[in-house]
Amino acid sequence: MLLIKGLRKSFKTFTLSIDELTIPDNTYVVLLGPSGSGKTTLLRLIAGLEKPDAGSIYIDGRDVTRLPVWKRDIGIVFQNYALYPHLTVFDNIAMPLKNKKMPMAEVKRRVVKMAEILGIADQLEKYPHQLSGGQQQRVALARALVKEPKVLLLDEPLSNIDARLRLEVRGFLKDLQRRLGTTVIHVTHDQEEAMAIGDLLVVINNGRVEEVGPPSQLYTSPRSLFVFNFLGLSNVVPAKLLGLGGEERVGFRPEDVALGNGPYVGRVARVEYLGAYKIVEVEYEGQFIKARAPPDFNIAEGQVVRFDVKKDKVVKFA
Ligand SMILES: Nc1ncnc2c1ncn2[C@@H]1O[C@H](COP(=O)(O)OP(=O)(O)OP(=O)(O)O)[C@@H](O)[C@H]1O
Repeated sequence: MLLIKGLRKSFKTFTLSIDELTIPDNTYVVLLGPSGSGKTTLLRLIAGLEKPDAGSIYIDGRDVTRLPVWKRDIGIVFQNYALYPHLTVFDNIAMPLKNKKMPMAEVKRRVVKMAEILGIADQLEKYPHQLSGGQQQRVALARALVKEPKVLLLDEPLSNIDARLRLEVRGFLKDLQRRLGTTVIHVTHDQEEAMAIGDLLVVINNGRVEEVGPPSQLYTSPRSLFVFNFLGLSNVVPAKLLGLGGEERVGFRPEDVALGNGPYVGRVARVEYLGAYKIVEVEYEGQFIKARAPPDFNIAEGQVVRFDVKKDKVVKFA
């Protein structure tokens, strides 16, 4: 439903270059990548806030490349929410509809309905500064969704919310997407957030799409070494180190390393206690291998330890 073809955008020292990217209907998509990789630039190009040097963007088969923001059937929520401070919550949400010269009765009906969905129907008379951060975010979401756009763009929507609330808002965003059936494109550099919320992850690296896939696929069997390293803790060693043939490198996750038994013997270099589990770093043949162990696993730095690696979980990289 969203198709990007041959898209190019250059700044002085950076080029975004997307050969082809297809985003299906009714999907929660997360654009994930390190700081400066081009996520926000891609979002701004989709929104029409930035003009591409080349390429096209289609929404539902319609070429929107040269359309202004307000004609693209897109809702946007910026990181800072960008609410109008001198307008009430009602008027903030109503703004996109008033711009369309919609009759007032219809505006009212739609604003109230959207405010109810977002749980802010009792806040409509207030001004933005009278709201909490989470409430302001809901107003920004309501304003973006009131026109019932085909695509909702969210730029780091959870970054201004404290860690404890974040989990709740994450679930809320996902439920909202399911309920409205909108395609959401959510930008973040947080891999845990991306995996938790995304149906589909688009990993961006240095201005290019590195890999696209559902979280479980990209976590367990990515094609890209960059993606393997970016999504969670990882071990990457020469295949020979594990006695496997070939010149390639292999990757495996700490949870696929079993401590206590096995053909390899190493020395514990470091133990990190993380509450729910321990991460144990074992030095083996000059490499440091991370293993995940139960929190009460009895092990100390300097100790010699046997270990094994689940070979069926190993991913090969050229
Ligand atoms: N208007 C601009 N003029 C010049 N350079 C720009 C402009 N906008 C972005 N850039 C550069 O493009 C690169 C990508 O920036 P972008 O904001 O898209 O990255 P990002 O992946 O969203 O990063 P972050 O996670 O830090 O927000 C950066 O090197 C940035 O400095």
